[in-house]
Amino acid sequence: MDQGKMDENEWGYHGEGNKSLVVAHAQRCVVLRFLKFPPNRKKASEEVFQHLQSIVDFGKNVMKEFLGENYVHCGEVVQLPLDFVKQLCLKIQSERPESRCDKDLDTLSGYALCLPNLARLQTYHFAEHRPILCVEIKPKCGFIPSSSAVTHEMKHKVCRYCMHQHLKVATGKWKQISKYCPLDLYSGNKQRMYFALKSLLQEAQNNLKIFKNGELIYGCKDARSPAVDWRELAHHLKPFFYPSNGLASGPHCARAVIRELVRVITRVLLSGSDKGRASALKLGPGSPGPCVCEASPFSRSLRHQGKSSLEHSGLPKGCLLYQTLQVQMLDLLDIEGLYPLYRRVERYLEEFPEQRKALQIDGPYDEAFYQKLLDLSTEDDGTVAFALTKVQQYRVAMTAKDCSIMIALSPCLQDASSDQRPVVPASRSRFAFSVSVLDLDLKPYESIPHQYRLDGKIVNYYSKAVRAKDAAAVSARFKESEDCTLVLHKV
Ligand SMILES: O=P(O)(O)O[C@@H]1[C@@H](OP(=O)(O)O)[C@H](OP(=O)(O)O)[C@H](O)[C@H](OP(=O)(O)O)[C@H]1OP(=O)(O)O
Ligand SMILES: Nc1ncnc2c1ncn2[C@@H]1O[C@H](COP(=O)(O)OP(=O)(O)OP(=O)(O)O)[C@@H](O)[C@H]1O
Repeated sequence: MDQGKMDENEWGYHGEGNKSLVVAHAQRCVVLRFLKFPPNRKKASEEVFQHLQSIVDFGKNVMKEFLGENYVHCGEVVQLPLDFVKQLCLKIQSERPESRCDKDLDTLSGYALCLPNLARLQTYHFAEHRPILCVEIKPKCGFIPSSSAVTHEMKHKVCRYCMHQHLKVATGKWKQISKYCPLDLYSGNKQRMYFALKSLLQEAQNNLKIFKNGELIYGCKDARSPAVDWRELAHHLKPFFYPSNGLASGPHCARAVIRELVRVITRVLLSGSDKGRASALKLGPGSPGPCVCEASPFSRSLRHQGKSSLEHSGLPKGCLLYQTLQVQMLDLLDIEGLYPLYRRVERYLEEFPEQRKALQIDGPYDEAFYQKLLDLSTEDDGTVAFALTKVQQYRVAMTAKDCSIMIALSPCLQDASSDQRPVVPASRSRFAFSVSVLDLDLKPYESIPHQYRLDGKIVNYYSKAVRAKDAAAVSARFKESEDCTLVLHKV
Protein backbone atom coordinates (compact mmCIF):
# COMPACT_ATOMS: atom_id res chain seq x y z
CA MET A 1 0.00 0.00 0.00
CA ASP A 2 1.42 3.35 -1.02
CA GLN A 3 0.61 5.43 2.03
CA GLY A 4 1.61 8.59 0.18
CA LYS A 5 -1.21 8.22 -2.38
CA MET A 6 -4.31 7.43 -0.44
CA ASP A 7 -7.71 8.17 -1.96
CA GLU A 8 -10.75 7.97 0.33
CA ASN A 9 -12.93 7.11 -2.66
CA GLU A 10 -11.22 3.73 -2.94
CA TRP A 11 -12.35 2.77 0.57
CA GLY A 12 -15.79 1.94 1.94
CA TYR A 13 -17.33 1.42 5.36
CA HIS A 14 -17.10 -2.25 6.36
CA GLY A 15 -18.13 -2.52 10.01
CA GLU A 16 -17.37 -1.57 13.56
CA GLY A 17 -17.50 -2.73 17.14
CA ASN A 18 -17.21 -0.95 20.43
CA LYS A 19 -13.54 -0.06 20.06
CA SER A 20 -12.62 -0.01 16.40
CA LEU A 21 -13.98 0.83 12.96
CA VAL A 22 -13.03 -0.99 9.78
CA VAL A 23 -12.97 0.24 6.18
CA ALA A 24 -12.33 -2.03 3.20
CA HIS A 25 -10.55 -1.32 -0.06
CA ALA A 26 -12.84 -1.60 -3.06
CA GLN A 27 -10.44 -3.70 -5.16
CA ARG A 28 -7.66 -5.01 -2.99
CA CYS A 29 -8.27 -7.53 -0.21
CA VAL A 30 -7.19 -5.25 2.61
CA VAL A 31 -8.91 -3.38 5.38
CA LEU A 32 -7.85 -0.53 7.64
CA ARG A 33 -8.82 -0.86 11.28
CA PHE A 34 -8.99 2.45 13.16
CA LEU A 35 -9.35 2.89 16.91
CA LYS A 36 -12.40 4.74 18.24
CA PHE A 37 -12.57 6.95 21.31
CA PRO A 38 -15.34 8.75 23.20
CA PRO A 39 -15.58 12.41 22.14
CA ASN A 40 -13.25 14.65 24.17
CA ARG A 41 -11.01 11.74 25.03
CA LYS A 42 -8.49 12.15 22.29
CA LYS A 43 -5.18 10.36 22.66
CA ALA A 44 -1.70 11.49 21.74
CA SER A 45 -0.38 10.08 18.45
CA GLU A 46 2.42 8.25 20.22
CA GLU A 47 -0.07 6.59 22.59
CA VAL A 48 -2.24 5.41 19.67
CA PHE A 49 0.83 4.07 17.88
CA GLN A 50 1.93 2.16 21.02
CA HIS A 51 -1.56 0.76 21.51
CA LEU A 52 -1.79 -0.49 17.92
CA GLN A 53 1.73 -1.91 18.06
CA SER A 54 0.86 -3.77 21.26
CA ILE A 55 -2.17 -5.30 19.49
CA VAL A 56 0.16 -6.58 16.76
CA ASP A 57 2.70 -7.91 19.31
CA PHE A 58 0.02 -9.64 21.35
CA GLY A 59 -1.33 -11.30 18.21
CA LYS A 60 2.13 -12.44 17.10
CA ASN A 61 3.63 -13.55 20.41
CA VAL A 62 0.59 -14.88 22.23
CA MET A 63 -2.47 -15.58 20.10
CA LYS A 64 -0.59 -17.08 17.15
CA GLU A 65 1.16 -19.37 19.63
CA PHE A 66 -2.07 -20.45 21.26
CA LEU A 67 -4.44 -20.61 18.32
CA GLY A 68 -2.14 -21.54 15.47
CA GLU A 69 -0.24 -19.70 12.79
CA ASN A 70 -2.89 -20.01 10.08
CA TYR A 71 -5.85 -18.71 12.02
CA VAL A 72 -4.38 -15.44 13.28
CA HIS A 73 -3.63 -12.38 11.12
CA CYS A 74 -1.80 -9.68 13.00
CA GLY A 75 -1.42 -7.06 10.26
CA GLU A 76 0.83 -4.07 10.65
CA VAL A 77 0.61 -0.53 11.92
CA VAL A 78 0.48 2.02 9.11
CA GLN A 79 0.77 5.79 9.15
CA LEU A 80 -1.72 7.56 6.90
CA PRO A 81 -2.01 11.13 5.66
CA LEU A 82 -4.22 13.05 8.11
CA ASP A 83 -6.16 14.59 5.26
CA PHE A 84 -7.06 11.15 3.92
CA VAL A 85 -8.29 10.01 7.36
CA LYS A 86 -10.42 13.14 7.83
CA GLN A 87 -12.04 12.81 4.39
CA LEU A 88 -12.62 9.11 4.94
CA CYS A 89 -14.26 9.80 8.30
CA LEU A 90 -16.67 12.28 6.67
CA LYS A 91 -17.39 9.89 3.81
CA ILE A 92 -18.41 6.94 5.96
CA GLN A 93 -20.20 8.80 8.77
CA SER A 94 -23.71 8.35 7.29
CA GLU A 95 -23.22 4.57 7.07
CA ARG A 96 -22.42 4.09 10.73
CA PRO A 97 -25.18 2.62 12.90
CA GLU A 98 -26.51 5.20 15.35
CA SER A 99 -25.86 2.94 18.34
CA ARG A 100 -22.11 3.03 17.57
CA CYS A 101 -21.81 6.79 17.22
CA ASP A 102 -21.10 7.35 20.91
CA LYS A 103 -17.45 7.01 19.93
CA ASP A 104 -15.54 8.78 17.16
CA LEU A 105 -13.01 7.36 14.77
CA ASP A 106 -9.50 8.52 15.65
CA THR A 107 -8.70 11.09 12.98
CA LEU A 108 -5.89 12.79 14.87
CA SER A 109 -3.07 10.28 15.14
CA GLY A 110 -2.99 9.11 11.52
CA TYR A 111 -2.28 5.54 12.66
CA ALA A 112 -4.33 2.44 11.83
CA LEU A 113 -3.86 -1.29 11.42
CA CYS A 114 -3.67 -2.71 7.92
CA LEU A 115 -5.01 -6.27 7.76
CA PRO A 116 -6.07 -8.79 5.13
CA ASN A 117 -9.77 -8.54 4.39
CA LEU A 118 -11.00 -11.74 5.99
CA ALA A 119 -14.42 -11.38 4.42
CA ARG A 120 -12.71 -12.52 1.22
CA LEU A 121 -10.36 -15.46 0.87
CA GLN A 122 -6.84 -14.68 1.98
CA THR A 123 -5.38 -13.66 -1.31
CA TYR A 124 -4.45 -10.37 0.28
CA HIS A 125 -3.29 -8.33 -2.70
CA PHE A 126 -5.98 -8.62 -5.33
CA ALA A 127 -9.63 -9.49 -5.02
CA GLU A 128 -10.49 -12.83 -6.54
CA HIS A 129 -13.00 -12.85 -9.31
CA ARG A 130 -14.76 -15.83 -7.84
CA PRO A 131 -17.82 -15.04 -5.71
CA ILE A 132 -17.17 -15.26 -1.99
CA LEU A 133 -19.43 -15.93 0.94
CA CYS A 134 -18.23 -15.16 4.42
CA VAL A 135 -19.81 -16.03 7.75
CA GLU A 136 -18.65 -14.22 10.88
CA ILE A 137 -19.53 -15.75 14.24
CA LYS A 138 -18.86 -14.27 17.66
CA PRO A 139 -19.33 -17.45 19.68
CA LYS A 140 -18.70 -16.03 23.20
CA CYS A 141 -17.86 -18.14 26.26
CA GLY A 142 -18.23 -21.88 25.64
CA PHE A 143 -17.94 -23.36 29.12
CA ILE A 144 -19.58 -23.25 32.54
CA PRO A 145 -17.19 -22.42 35.40
CA SER A 146 -16.31 -25.18 37.81
CA SER A 147 -14.26 -22.94 40.12
CA SER A 148 -14.98 -23.40 43.81
CA ALA A 149 -14.82 -19.60 44.18
CA VAL A 150 -18.21 -19.29 42.46
CA THR A 151 -20.82 -18.27 45.04
CA HIS A 152 -23.96 -18.27 42.87
CA GLU A 153 -25.16 -21.84 42.33
CA MET A 154 -26.85 -20.69 39.11
CA LYS A 155 -23.43 -20.09 37.51
CA HIS A 156 -22.71 -23.83 37.73
CA LYS A 157 -25.87 -24.60 35.74
CA VAL A 158 -26.51 -21.83 33.24
CA CYS A 159 -23.86 -20.28 30.99
CA ARG A 160 -23.05 -16.57 31.07
CA TYR A 161 -24.34 -15.91 27.55
CA CYS A 162 -27.79 -17.35 28.31
CA MET A 163 -28.01 -15.45 31.59
CA HIS A 164 -26.81 -12.22 29.98
CA GLN A 165 -29.54 -12.44 27.35
CA HIS A 166 -32.17 -11.59 29.96
CA LEU A 167 -30.35 -8.45 31.08
CA LYS A 168 -29.72 -7.39 27.48
CA VAL A 169 -33.42 -7.68 26.59
CA ALA A 170 -34.44 -5.87 29.80
CA THR A 171 -32.11 -2.96 29.02
CA GLY A 172 -33.36 -2.75 25.42
CA LYS A 173 -30.07 -3.81 23.78
CA TRP A 174 -31.90 -6.56 21.91
CA LYS A 175 -35.58 -7.24 21.29
CA GLN A 176 -35.80 -10.90 22.18
CA ILE A 177 -33.94 -13.68 23.90
CA SER A 178 -31.91 -15.80 21.53
CA LYS A 179 -32.10 -19.59 21.50
CA TYR A 180 -28.39 -19.69 20.77
CA CYS A 181 -26.25 -21.22 23.52
CA PRO A 182 -22.45 -21.23 23.07
CA LEU A 183 -22.21 -24.61 24.80
CA ASP A 184 -24.22 -26.13 21.96
CA LEU A 185 -21.87 -24.67 19.35
CA TYR A 186 -18.76 -25.80 21.24
CA SER A 187 -20.18 -29.26 21.94
CA GLY A 188 -18.78 -30.89 18.81
CA ASN A 189 -22.11 -32.70 18.57
CA LYS A 190 -23.48 -32.07 15.08
CA GLN A 191 -27.13 -31.91 16.13
CA ARG A 192 -26.39 -29.38 18.85
CA MET A 193 -24.19 -27.37 16.50
CA TYR A 194 -26.96 -27.26 13.85
CA PHE A 195 -29.36 -26.02 16.50
CA ALA A 196 -26.90 -23.35 17.66
CA LEU A 197 -26.26 -22.10 14.12
CA LYS A 198 -29.96 -22.07 13.23
CA SER A 199 -30.63 -20.10 16.39
CA LEU A 200 -27.98 -17.58 15.37
CA LEU A 201 -29.65 -17.30 11.98
CA GLN A 202 -32.99 -16.64 13.65
CA GLU A 203 -31.71 -14.04 16.11
CA ALA A 204 -28.32 -12.82 14.90
CA GLN A 205 -27.77 -9.98 17.42
CA ASN A 206 -24.04 -9.18 17.24
CA ASN A 207 -23.08 -12.86 17.07
CA LEU A 208 -23.59 -13.50 13.36
CA LYS A 209 -22.93 -11.62 10.14
CA ILE A 210 -22.90 -12.85 6.56
CA PHE A 211 -21.03 -11.11 3.75
CA LYS A 212 -21.31 -11.77 0.02
CA ASN A 213 -18.36 -10.56 -2.03
CA GLY A 214 -17.35 -8.43 0.95
CA GLU A 215 -20.80 -6.78 1.35
CA LEU A 216 -22.87 -7.35 4.46
CA ILE A 217 -26.04 -9.22 3.45
CA TYR A 218 -27.19 -10.51 6.83
CA GLY A 219 -26.74 -9.23 10.34
CA CYS A 220 -28.33 -7.06 12.94
CA LYS A 221 -27.13 -3.56 13.79
CA ASP A 222 -29.19 -3.00 16.93
CA ALA A 223 -32.60 -3.61 18.52
CA ARG A 224 -34.20 -1.30 15.95
CA SER A 225 -33.05 -3.42 13.01
CA PRO A 226 -35.90 -5.04 11.07
CA ALA A 227 -36.67 -8.71 11.66
CA VAL A 228 -34.45 -11.06 9.70
CA ASP A 229 -35.75 -12.37 6.42
CA TRP A 230 -34.70 -15.94 5.62
CA ARG A 231 -36.22 -15.78 2.18
CA GLU A 232 -34.03 -12.83 1.23
CA LEU A 233 -30.99 -14.57 2.68
CA ALA A 234 -31.83 -17.76 0.79
CA HIS A 235 -32.11 -15.72 -2.40
CA HIS A 236 -28.49 -14.56 -1.89
CA LEU A 237 -27.27 -18.03 -0.97
CA LYS A 238 -29.04 -20.12 -3.58
CA PRO A 239 -26.48 -19.63 -6.40
CA PHE A 240 -23.75 -20.82 -4.02
CA PHE A 241 -25.47 -23.99 -2.91
CA TYR A 242 -27.62 -24.81 -5.95
CA PRO A 243 -25.49 -23.49 -8.82
CA SER A 244 -27.46 -25.31 -11.51
CA ASN A 245 -30.65 -23.75 -10.15
CA GLY A 246 -32.39 -27.09 -9.61
CA LEU A 247 -34.59 -25.87 -6.79
CA ALA A 248 -37.99 -24.20 -6.87
CA SER A 249 -38.40 -21.01 -4.86
CA GLY A 250 -40.65 -20.57 -1.81
CA PRO A 251 -40.34 -21.38 1.89
CA HIS A 252 -39.29 -24.98 1.17
CA CYS A 253 -36.39 -23.68 -0.92
CA ALA A 254 -35.34 -21.19 1.77
CA ARG A 255 -35.24 -23.97 4.35
CA ALA A 256 -33.22 -26.24 2.08
CA VAL A 257 -30.67 -23.51 1.33
CA ILE A 258 -30.32 -22.56 5.02
CA ARG A 259 -29.88 -26.24 5.89
CA GLU A 260 -27.04 -26.48 3.38
CA LEU A 261 -25.37 -23.41 4.85
CA VAL A 262 -25.65 -24.75 8.40
CA ARG A 263 -24.18 -28.12 7.39
CA VAL A 264 -21.26 -26.56 5.55
CA ILE A 265 -20.45 -24.20 8.43
CA THR A 266 -20.59 -27.08 10.91
CA ARG A 267 -18.19 -29.13 8.78
CA VAL A 268 -15.80 -26.22 8.46
CA LEU A 269 -15.93 -25.54 12.20
CA LEU A 270 -15.09 -29.17 12.91
CA SER A 271 -12.22 -29.21 10.45
CA GLY A 272 -8.70 -28.02 10.96
CA SER A 273 -5.22 -29.21 11.36
CA ASP A 274 -3.52 -26.13 12.70
CA LYS A 275 -1.82 -27.22 15.86
CA GLY A 276 -1.76 -24.20 18.09
CA ARG A 277 -0.29 -24.77 21.51
CA ALA A 278 -3.65 -24.21 23.17
CA SER A 279 -4.19 -27.95 22.79
CA ALA A 280 -1.16 -28.36 25.03
CA LEU A 281 -2.81 -26.29 27.78
CA LYS A 282 -3.64 -28.94 30.31
CA LEU A 283 -6.38 -27.70 32.56
CA GLY A 284 -5.61 -27.59 36.26
CA PRO A 285 -6.90 -30.03 38.89
CA GLY A 286 -10.59 -28.98 39.41
CA SER A 287 -13.35 -30.97 37.73
CA PRO A 288 -14.52 -29.81 34.29
CA GLY A 289 -17.81 -27.88 34.35
CA PRO A 290 -21.02 -29.37 32.94
CA CYS A 291 -21.11 -29.70 29.17
CA VAL A 292 -24.73 -28.64 28.95
CA CYS A 293 -26.34 -25.33 29.87
CA GLU A 294 -29.72 -25.73 31.58
CA ALA A 295 -31.10 -22.71 29.78
CA SER A 296 -30.39 -24.01 26.27
CA PRO A 297 -33.75 -24.76 24.60
CA PHE A 298 -32.13 -27.72 22.84
CA SER A 299 -31.09 -29.49 26.03
CA ARG A 300 -34.36 -28.48 27.74
CA SER A 301 -36.42 -30.07 24.99
CA LEU A 302 -34.34 -33.26 25.20
CA ARG A 303 -34.89 -33.36 28.96
CA HIS A 304 -38.64 -32.97 28.46
CA GLN A 305 -38.56 -35.90 26.07
CA GLY A 306 -36.83 -37.90 28.80
CA LYS A 307 -33.60 -38.05 26.84
CA SER A 308 -31.32 -36.83 29.56
CA SER A 309 -28.12 -38.29 28.20
CA LEU A 310 -26.88 -35.60 25.88
CA GLU A 311 -24.21 -36.94 23.66
CA HIS A 312 -21.05 -34.92 24.12
CA SER A 313 -18.95 -35.72 21.07
CA GLY A 314 -16.27 -33.19 21.93
CA LEU A 315 -14.45 -31.01 19.45
CA PRO A 316 -11.58 -32.39 17.38
CA LYS A 317 -8.24 -31.04 18.59
CA GLY A 318 -6.82 -28.62 16.07
CA CYS A 319 -10.12 -27.05 15.05
CA LEU A 320 -10.37 -23.36 15.84
CA LEU A 321 -13.32 -23.79 18.22
CA TYR A 322 -11.30 -26.26 20.29
CA GLN A 323 -8.25 -23.98 20.39
CA THR A 324 -10.37 -20.96 21.31
CA LEU A 325 -12.13 -22.86 24.08
CA GLN A 326 -8.81 -23.92 25.58
CA VAL A 327 -7.69 -20.29 25.73
CA GLN A 328 -11.03 -19.23 27.25
CA MET A 329 -10.46 -21.83 29.95
CA LEU A 330 -7.36 -19.96 31.11
CA ASP A 331 -10.02 -18.29 33.25
CA LEU A 332 -9.65 -21.05 35.84
CA LEU A 333 -10.89 -19.20 38.89
CA ASP A 334 -13.86 -17.31 37.49
CA ILE A 335 -14.11 -13.57 38.09
CA GLU A 336 -15.19 -14.29 41.68
CA GLY A 337 -11.91 -16.08 42.40
CA LEU A 338 -9.88 -13.65 40.31
CA TYR A 339 -11.10 -10.39 41.79
CA PRO A 340 -9.33 -10.77 45.18
CA LEU A 341 -6.11 -11.53 43.27
CA TYR A 342 -6.59 -8.40 41.18
CA ARG A 343 -7.00 -6.48 44.46
CA ARG A 344 -3.69 -7.97 45.66
CA VAL A 345 -1.91 -6.70 42.55
CA GLU A 346 -3.61 -3.32 42.96
CA ARG A 347 -2.46 -2.96 46.59
CA TYR A 348 1.08 -3.80 45.51
CA LEU A 349 0.95 -1.22 42.71
CA GLU A 350 -0.40 1.42 45.07
CA GLU A 351 2.67 0.87 47.23
CA PHE A 352 5.16 0.44 44.37
CA PRO A 353 3.71 2.24 41.33
CA GLU A 354 7.08 2.19 39.58
CA GLN A 355 6.76 -1.63 39.38
CA ARG A 356 3.93 -1.46 36.83
CA LYS A 357 6.36 -1.65 33.94
CA ALA A 358 8.32 -4.58 35.39
CA LEU A 359 5.06 -6.49 35.92
CA GLN A 360 4.28 -6.06 32.18
CA ILE A 361 0.75 -4.91 32.94
CA ASP A 362 0.63 -2.86 29.73
CA GLY A 363 3.14 -4.96 27.80
CA PRO A 364 5.45 -5.59 26.18
CA TYR A 365 3.55 -8.68 25.07
CA ASP A 366 6.62 -10.66 24.24
CA GLU A 367 7.91 -14.22 24.61
CA ALA A 368 8.43 -13.73 28.38
CA PHE A 369 4.81 -12.59 28.76
CA TYR A 370 3.64 -15.66 26.83
CA GLN A 371 5.76 -18.08 28.86
CA LYS A 372 4.24 -16.89 32.15
CA LEU A 373 0.77 -17.67 30.82
CA LEU A 374 1.61 -21.35 30.67
CA ASP A 375 1.75 -21.72 34.46
CA LEU A 376 -1.62 -23.27 35.24
CA SER A 377 -1.15 -23.87 38.97
CA THR A 378 -4.09 -22.82 41.12
CA GLU A 379 -2.25 -23.22 44.43
CA ASP A 380 -2.19 -19.71 45.87
CA ASP A 381 1.09 -19.13 47.69
CA GLY A 382 0.01 -15.62 48.66
CA THR A 383 2.51 -13.89 46.37
CA VAL A 384 1.98 -11.00 43.98
CA ALA A 385 3.59 -13.15 41.28
CA PHE A 386 0.83 -15.77 41.59
CA ALA A 387 -1.89 -13.10 41.58
CA LEU A 388 -0.36 -11.41 38.54
CA THR A 389 -0.17 -14.64 36.52
CA LYS A 390 -3.84 -15.34 37.18
CA VAL A 391 -4.80 -11.77 36.27
CA GLN A 392 -2.92 -11.95 32.96
CA GLN A 393 -4.40 -15.37 32.17
CA TYR A 394 -7.85 -13.98 32.90
CA ARG A 395 -7.30 -11.08 30.48
CA VAL A 396 -6.21 -13.49 27.74
CA ALA A 397 -9.19 -15.76 28.44
CA MET A 398 -11.59 -12.79 28.22
CA THR A 399 -10.06 -11.86 24.89
CA ALA A 400 -10.79 -15.36 23.56
CA LYS A 401 -14.35 -15.12 24.93
CA ASP A 402 -14.98 -12.01 22.83
CA CYS A 403 -13.22 -12.81 19.53
CA SER A 404 -14.93 -13.61 16.24
CA ILE A 405 -14.43 -16.43 13.78
CA MET A 406 -14.52 -15.68 10.05
CA ILE A 407 -15.30 -18.46 7.60
CA ALA A 408 -14.78 -17.61 3.95
CA LEU A 409 -16.27 -19.94 1.33
CA SER A 410 -15.55 -19.78 -2.36
CA PRO A 411 -17.24 -22.19 -4.82
CA CYS A 412 -14.82 -24.59 -6.52
CA LEU A 413 -15.23 -25.04 -10.19
CA GLN A 414 -15.91 -28.66 -11.14
CA ASP A 415 -12.71 -30.69 -10.88
CA ALA A 416 -10.61 -27.54 -10.56
CA SER A 417 -7.83 -27.57 -8.01
CA SER A 418 -8.44 -25.30 -5.04
CA ASP A 419 -4.96 -23.74 -4.85
CA GLN A 420 -4.22 -26.22 -2.05
CA ARG A 421 -6.90 -24.70 0.15
CA PRO A 422 -9.08 -27.18 2.01
CA VAL A 423 -12.40 -28.01 0.38
CA VAL A 424 -15.78 -28.65 1.99
CA PRO A 425 -18.48 -30.48 0.06
CA ALA A 426 -22.16 -29.46 0.07
CA SER A 427 -24.94 -31.55 -1.55
CA ARG A 428 -24.73 -29.83 -4.93
CA SER A 429 -21.50 -27.85 -4.74
CA ARG A 430 -18.02 -27.67 -3.18
CA PHE A 431 -16.22 -24.78 -1.52
CA ALA A 432 -12.61 -23.86 -0.92
CA PHE A 433 -12.59 -22.35 2.53
CA SER A 434 -10.48 -20.49 5.03
CA VAL A 435 -11.02 -19.96 8.74
CA SER A 436 -9.58 -17.01 10.65
CA VAL A 437 -10.04 -15.31 13.94
CA LEU A 438 -10.35 -11.59 14.52
CA ASP A 439 -10.59 -9.06 17.32
CA LEU A 440 -7.79 -10.44 19.45
CA ASP A 441 -7.03 -7.24 21.35
CA LEU A 442 -5.96 -8.06 24.88
CA LYS A 443 -8.62 -6.92 27.37
CA PRO A 444 -7.36 -4.11 29.59
CA TYR A 445 -6.27 -4.71 33.16
CA GLU A 446 -8.52 -1.81 34.21
CA SER A 447 -11.67 -3.59 33.03
CA ILE A 448 -11.49 -6.23 35.78
CA PRO A 449 -13.57 -4.32 38.39
CA HIS A 450 -16.18 -3.71 35.67
CA GLN A 451 -16.21 -7.45 34.88
CA TYR A 452 -16.73 -8.22 38.56
CA ARG A 453 -19.68 -5.83 38.89
CA LEU A 454 -21.23 -6.94 35.61
CA ASP A 455 -21.00 -10.60 36.60
CA GLY A 456 -22.99 -9.92 39.79
CA LYS A 457 -25.55 -7.91 37.87
CA ILE A 458 -26.05 -10.63 35.22
CA VAL A 459 -26.51 -13.43 37.76
CA ASN A 460 -28.77 -11.41 40.06
CA TYR A 461 -30.97 -10.27 37.21
CA TYR A 462 -31.23 -13.79 35.79
CA SER A 463 -32.02 -15.35 39.18
CA LYS A 464 -34.73 -12.74 39.73
CA ALA A 465 -36.18 -13.36 36.26
CA VAL A 466 -36.23 -17.14 36.82
CA ARG A 467 -37.87 -16.71 40.24
CA ALA A 468 -40.51 -14.42 38.72
CA LYS A 469 -41.15 -16.97 35.95
CA ASP A 470 -41.46 -19.81 38.48
CA ALA A 471 -43.84 -17.75 40.61
CA ALA A 472 -45.97 -16.99 37.54
CA ALA A 473 -46.06 -20.71 36.64
CA VAL A 474 -47.09 -21.65 40.19
CA SER A 475 -49.82 -19.02 40.22
CA ALA A 476 -51.08 -20.20 36.82
CA ARG A 477 -51.22 -23.76 38.14
CA PHE A 478 -53.01 -22.53 41.27
CA LYS A 479 -55.51 -20.68 39.10
CA GLU A 480 -56.07 -23.82 37.03
CA SER A 481 -56.72 -25.87 40.15
CA GLU A 482 -59.17 -23.20 41.44
CA ASP A 483 -61.06 -23.39 38.14
CA CYS A 484 -61.05 -27.12 38.52
CA THR A 485 -62.51 -26.93 42.04
CA LEU A 486 -65.29 -24.72 40.70
CA VAL A 487 -66.21 -27.28 38.08
CA LEU A 488 -66.22 -30.06 40.66
CA HIS A 489 -68.40 -27.95 42.93
CA LYS A 490 -71.02 -27.54 40.24
CA VAL A 491 -71.21 -31.29 39.67
O1 LIG B 1 -19.00 -8.30 28.57
P1 LIG B 1 -19.73 -8.81 27.38
O2 LIG B 1 -19.82 -10.29 27.35
O3 LIG B 1 -21.06 -8.16 27.20
O4 LIG B 1 -18.88 -8.47 26.07
C1 LIG B 1 -18.76 -7.16 25.51
C2 LIG B 1 -19.43 -7.18 24.15
O5 LIG B 1 -20.80 -7.32 24.34
P2 LIG B 1 -21.66 -8.59 23.86
O6 LIG B 1 -22.12 -9.24 25.13
O7 LIG B 1 -20.81 -9.48 23.03
O8 LIG B 1 -22.79 -7.98 23.13
C3 LIG B 1 -19.18 -5.87 23.40
O9 LIG B 1 -19.74 -6.00 22.12
P3 LIG B 1 -20.81 -4.93 21.59
O10 LIG B 1 -20.17 -3.59 21.73
O11 LIG B 1 -22.02 -5.09 22.44
O12 LIG B 1 -21.06 -5.33 20.17
C4 LIG B 1 -17.68 -5.61 23.24
O13 LIG B 1 -17.13 -6.62 22.44
C5 LIG B 1 -16.99 -5.59 24.60
O14 LIG B 1 -15.60 -5.56 24.39
P4 LIG B 1 -14.76 -4.22 24.57
O15 LIG B 1 -15.10 -3.70 25.92
O16 LIG B 1 -15.21 -3.33 23.48
O17 LIG B 1 -13.35 -4.66 24.43
C6 LIG B 1 -17.28 -6.86 25.38
O18 LIG B 1 -16.78 -6.66 26.69
P5 LIG B 1 -15.73 -7.62 27.40
O19 LIG B 1 -16.46 -8.24 28.52
O20 LIG B 1 -15.27 -8.65 26.42
O21 LIG B 1 -14.66 -6.70 27.81
N1 LIG C 1 -9.49 -8.19 9.04
C1 LIG C 1 -10.79 -8.02 8.84
N2 LIG C 1 -11.35 -8.40 7.68
C2 LIG C 1 -12.66 -8.23 7.44
N3 LIG C 1 -13.50 -7.69 8.32
C3 LIG C 1 -13.02 -7.29 9.50
C4 LIG C 1 -11.64 -7.44 9.83
N4 LIG C 1 -11.45 -6.97 11.09
C5 LIG C 1 -12.66 -6.55 11.51
N5 LIG C 1 -13.61 -6.74 10.57
C6 LIG C 1 -15.05 -6.40 10.66
O1 LIG C 1 -15.20 -5.25 11.45
C7 LIG C 1 -16.04 -5.53 12.58
C8 LIG C 1 -15.53 -4.77 13.79
O2 LIG C 1 -14.21 -5.19 14.10
P1 LIG C 1 -13.78 -5.64 15.55
O3 LIG C 1 -14.62 -6.78 16.01
O4 LIG C 1 -12.33 -5.86 15.54
O5 LIG C 1 -14.18 -4.34 16.36
P2 LIG C 1 -14.06 -4.05 17.90
O6 LIG C 1 -14.55 -2.67 18.11
O7 LIG C 1 -12.68 -4.36 18.35
O8 LIG C 1 -15.08 -5.10 18.52
P3 LIG C 1 -15.65 -5.18 20.00
O9 LIG C 1 -17.01 -4.58 19.96
O10 LIG C 1 -15.68 -6.66 20.23
O11 LIG C 1 -14.71 -4.45 20.91
C9 LIG C 1 -16.00 -7.05 12.74
O12 LIG C 1 -17.17 -7.52 13.34
C10 LIG C 1 -15.84 -7.52 11.30
O13 LIG C 1 -17.10 -7.62 10.66
